[in-house]
Amino acid sequence: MDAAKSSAQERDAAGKDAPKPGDAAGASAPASAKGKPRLLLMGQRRSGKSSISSVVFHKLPPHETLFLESTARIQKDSMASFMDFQVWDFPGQIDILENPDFDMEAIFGQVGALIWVIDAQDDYLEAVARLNATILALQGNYPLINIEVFIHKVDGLSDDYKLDIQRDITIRIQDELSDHGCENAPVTFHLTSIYNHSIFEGFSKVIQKLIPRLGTLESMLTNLCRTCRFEKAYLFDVLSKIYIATDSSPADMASYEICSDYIDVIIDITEVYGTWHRSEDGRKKLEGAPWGVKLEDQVGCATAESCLVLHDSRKPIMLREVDRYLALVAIMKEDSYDKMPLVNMNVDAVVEGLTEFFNITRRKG
Ligand SMILES: Nc1nc2c(ncn2[C@@H]2O[C@H](COP(=O)(O)OP(=O)(O)OP(=O)(O)O)[C@@H](O)[C@H]2O)c(=O)[nH]1
Repeated sequence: MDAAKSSAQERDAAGKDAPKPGDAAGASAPASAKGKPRLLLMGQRRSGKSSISSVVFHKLPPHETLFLESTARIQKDSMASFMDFQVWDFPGQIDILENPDFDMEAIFGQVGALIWVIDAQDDYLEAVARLNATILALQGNYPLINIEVFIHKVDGLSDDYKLDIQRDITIRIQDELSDHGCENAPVTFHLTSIYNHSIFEGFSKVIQKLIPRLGTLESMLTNLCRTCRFEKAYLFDVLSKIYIATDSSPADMASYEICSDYIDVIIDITEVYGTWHRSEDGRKKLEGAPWGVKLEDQVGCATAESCLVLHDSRKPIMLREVDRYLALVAIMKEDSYDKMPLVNMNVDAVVEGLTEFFNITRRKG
């Protein structure tokens, strides 16, 4: 975890490509960014694009986004993560379709996903109209770009109202697209807010679509859950707390929140205490009954691992670092703590498999 945290700091210091003069017109990618999947954040002014990027990728507390200034030029962020990708934050006042100076190939040529942010607390008709025009313009040359619509700022809205808005926006977009003979555009909708985990959930879904052979990762986690009797397992990108994959059991926000908060706790503890040495007494106690096994043989790995039991549900949660960016976090069933050596063995095998998976997919990418 140390490595992960320090790389977060490095990324904050060095990863942010300072906007250069002419960015808004040329929008060319720096040479180092070539080949990295790109996420474009677009939408109306004040819809929340910079806030989303700052909260998810730079750990800005949500209430501090109140003081963010309006973006004047395209902000390009390179994320050093399990999959090196870029996030481009477009100023709301720029309409790329109306500005012939934009090099469309430079912007959309390598796009992984276009995230269109709509402020659900404001009148959204203009935002929807601009989105429709953008999708139609892209369909000709870039039909494969995933369009992810974040219906944003849904905090404070009732569940019924949220669903009404989502339905209304979906129908307006689908109707317009089918009027233009474009029924199968890859458009997906997410209800998001920076004030809860929904924004991380939304980004997780966006990133998952960019992972080649995601199904293999999911099967690994599903098998792990079956063999170790875990309730739920997530593979997290530690820095952003986006989950890369989960097992096939139904996802629920509560388990995601617990696992993601657990990562925060571990990172904070690691920051404060760093590595530490056990006292001889502590070691003897842990190696004595009922285990009777040397500590080295009880722990699953030499790097970061942690396990705690939730007080109210009495379910253990375990965390295991996979590499400097990724961690496996799982919620166990109440009785699975008794079988820790077996659990560790299976987790070891999965961590090995995951490492190999990413070695192969990175090489191919
Ligand atoms: N209630 C609520 N407010 C939000 C949310 N996300 C962003 N905001 C607020 O929306 C305002 C505008 O946010 P920005 O991130 O600056 O918007 P932007 O889309 O980057 O704006 P431009 O740079 O002008 O294009 C800020 O005051 C944020 O605090 C959210 O999820 N819920």
